Amino acid sequence: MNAAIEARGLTKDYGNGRGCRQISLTVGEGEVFGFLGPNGAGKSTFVKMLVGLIRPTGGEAVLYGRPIGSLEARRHIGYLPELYRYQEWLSGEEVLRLHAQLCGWKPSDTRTQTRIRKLLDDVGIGLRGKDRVKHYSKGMQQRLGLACALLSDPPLLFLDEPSSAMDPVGRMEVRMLIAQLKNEGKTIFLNSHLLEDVEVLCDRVALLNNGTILECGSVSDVLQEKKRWLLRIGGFEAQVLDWLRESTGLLLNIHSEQGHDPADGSIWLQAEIETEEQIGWLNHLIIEQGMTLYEVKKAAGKLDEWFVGAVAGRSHRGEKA
Ligand SMILES: Nc1ncnc2c1ncn2[C@@H]1O[C@H](COP(=O)(O)OP(=O)(O)OP(=O)(O)O)[C@@H](O)[C@H]1O
Repeated sequence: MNAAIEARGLTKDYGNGRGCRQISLTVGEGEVFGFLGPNGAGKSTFVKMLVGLIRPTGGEAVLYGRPIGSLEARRHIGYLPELYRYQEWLSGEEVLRLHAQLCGWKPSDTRTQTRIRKLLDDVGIGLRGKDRVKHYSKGMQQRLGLACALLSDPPLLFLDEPSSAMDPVGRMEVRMLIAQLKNEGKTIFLNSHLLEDVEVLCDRVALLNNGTILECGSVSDVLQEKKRWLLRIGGFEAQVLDWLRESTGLLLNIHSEQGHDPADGSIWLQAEIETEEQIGWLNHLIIEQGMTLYEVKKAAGKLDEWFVGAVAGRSHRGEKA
């Protein structure tokens, strides 16, 4: 896979110790990459450096092999900023025409006009294209911002909180739009606090805190918990639970979310395991008691639990920027 984004030690020090420090990461073409972190972690700063809006104070980065900030790099990107603001005296169509001109297109060209109409429809404001931006709601302005980012059909999109101003329907629509763009092979760098969206859409995620990356990996890897296991057991009887707890000394519970499997009456047992030997011993006892062990797997956590755990763990250890 070729790299769309390559950053090596990218740093921005605003002079007050804040910003981003030594960020190195690579995003492959066609990847959807989630960039997460608490407020003020440095996510927007990192994106602004990549799109060429602010200069790094250290390190380097390339987009498709071209230095960030160069015209060649910028030609490959579409950008929806976190704080978007468009000319409120223009209509939505006129804003897009202005952006088309900035791309070097003729605004009167039929292809330009067709593209603009299609984009307004795609982002859900097709019927309001002739209204002035000052009459748009915040969510509609954000939709217009998405249309601006998509206008030149760039291979790489930076979307900074793309549905922060939208209602639940709008958020779902943006999620579907990103999924569609992913299917079209676009590379998407997504800053978002909507962890459910990130979990569904992203191939990999990085967690930023105090300007540095705490963790980075595939969504499935970061969600794979080391200690929590789930066992699907048939013929389970409630009184066996206490006996198993006493015999193993393990923390065992019927897993409430997975619950009972109505098809075969089996249950999911959740176990907190420290060593692989413990899971072997537990399996042995279950089978010895005449129960059926259908499945044993590590529990997958939720992205919000991982996020809170990683950030809280770091601050418990007193680590700061
Ligand atoms: N122009 C600036 N001058 C000085 N400090 C700044 C500037 N811009 C941002 N900062 C500081 O840098 C840090 C990172 O800000 P940034 O906007 O990148 O965070 P973020 O992760 O995008 O936050 P949020 O999730 O709230 O949007 C913050 O502490 C912020 O106050």
